[in-house]
Amino acid sequence: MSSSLDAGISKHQYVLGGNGEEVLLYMGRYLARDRSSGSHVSLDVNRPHAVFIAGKRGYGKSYTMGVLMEGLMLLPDGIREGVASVVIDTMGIFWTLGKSNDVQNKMINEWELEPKGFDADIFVPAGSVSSYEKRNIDVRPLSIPISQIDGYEWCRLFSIDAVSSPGVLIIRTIEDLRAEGDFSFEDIIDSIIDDERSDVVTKSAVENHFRTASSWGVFAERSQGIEEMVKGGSTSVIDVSTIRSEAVRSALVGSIARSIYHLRLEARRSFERVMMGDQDVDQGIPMVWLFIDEAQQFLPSKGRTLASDILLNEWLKQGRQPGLSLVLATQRPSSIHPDVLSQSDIVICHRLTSQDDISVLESVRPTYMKDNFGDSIMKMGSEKGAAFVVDDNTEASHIIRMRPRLSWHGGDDPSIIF
Ligand SMILES: Nc1ncnc2c1ncn2[C@@H]1O[C@H](COP(=O)(O)OP(=O)(O)OP(=O)(O)O)[C@@H](O)[C@H]1O
Repeated sequence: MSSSLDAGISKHQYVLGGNGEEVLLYMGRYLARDRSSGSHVSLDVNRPHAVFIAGKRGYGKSYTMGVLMEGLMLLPDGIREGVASVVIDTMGIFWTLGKSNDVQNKMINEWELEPKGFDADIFVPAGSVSSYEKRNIDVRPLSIPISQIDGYEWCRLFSIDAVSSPGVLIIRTIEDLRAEGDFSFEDIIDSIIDDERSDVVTKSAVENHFRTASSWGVFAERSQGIEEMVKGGSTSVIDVSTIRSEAVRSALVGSIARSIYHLRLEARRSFERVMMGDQDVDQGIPMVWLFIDEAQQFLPSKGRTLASDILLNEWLKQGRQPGLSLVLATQRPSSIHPDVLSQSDIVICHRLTSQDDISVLESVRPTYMKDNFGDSIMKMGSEKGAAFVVDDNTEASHIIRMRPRLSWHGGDDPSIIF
């Protein structure tokens, strides 16, 4: 058995998500009814998982995500390198992973742990790099190739009807250019100007849309950053908080998720070749854990975004085979796509009080859960960091006190009095 954090873990520990081949990520301790701490609890991360984290504002969702990210970086040497974490940071709060959590030092010591900072690479849209550098935050540029977005997707990004005159021009132009390979915004604008079937007003409107798109700093002729962000043993934080448009954020997340999925399919094929004895094969990228906070932005309960198909169909439903794990967090379970709840094998539920949210969880309550969600959440109480966890692998549910974070938590509410 390989343990991710030996301090505090002894014989009395319980393993969630396991199937006997244990690579353990330390989560915390059982929380008894009298509020005392019981056995230590770890998550077996040897195989991929789909983890859903819910909870109302301020009760520990993003903190718990941070605990899972740290846990992967704390895996023992030789195992850690088999996993890469990619974090979609919608609030710009995870760049603090690099700094040790000195403010919660006392609590961390009570858990017989030590504050610690981790190496995390921060990626931002190439067009926003200078604004981070001005604040002394070290970041790397990220760009999505323009050619990865098809004509229909550009129409959705611009909120243009695909059968309107501008929509028809966009789809014709983009599909012609995509047939030839990579291209720039200048190439698109040249093609629009040269188009012989559209009128001047339509051409000018479409040209303006693409000029605006080039100012977002998200799309470029060639991809930048994607391959660097999935390195064994590393965590890459993709700060999308500077992108105001949810449609553009979704396009970026969808593109990253698609690229990683295809790279993992290749890696999976290489792995099979190695298992068959072929030694000269490039093993490709490691298994990937993708973390998405405020996940309802990308996987809403109604409608689709430019990220929803790839996340639902390839990552959530088929991710185990190519070795892809997904961690999705939301304040509002009732706002997220119902497949997220039904397809997650680990549900971590912090405090919730909205009846709509509790009812949605209740609608997918597994038969092995004795109490309903509402009663279980009541029993858990209002302690920050307490969570009700349902594990479909061991078919059991538990109340857990998540361990404190070792690295600085960037999501704390600002207060007037320090
Ligand atoms: N396991 C824990 N141990 C100790 N303190 C915790 C724990 N989890 C959360 N907290 C405390 O609760 C605060 C709020 O947690 P967090 O920022 O994760 O809330 P959230 O649910 O993500 O809220 P939001 O929806 O506003 O992002 C943290 O800043 C931290 O002080």
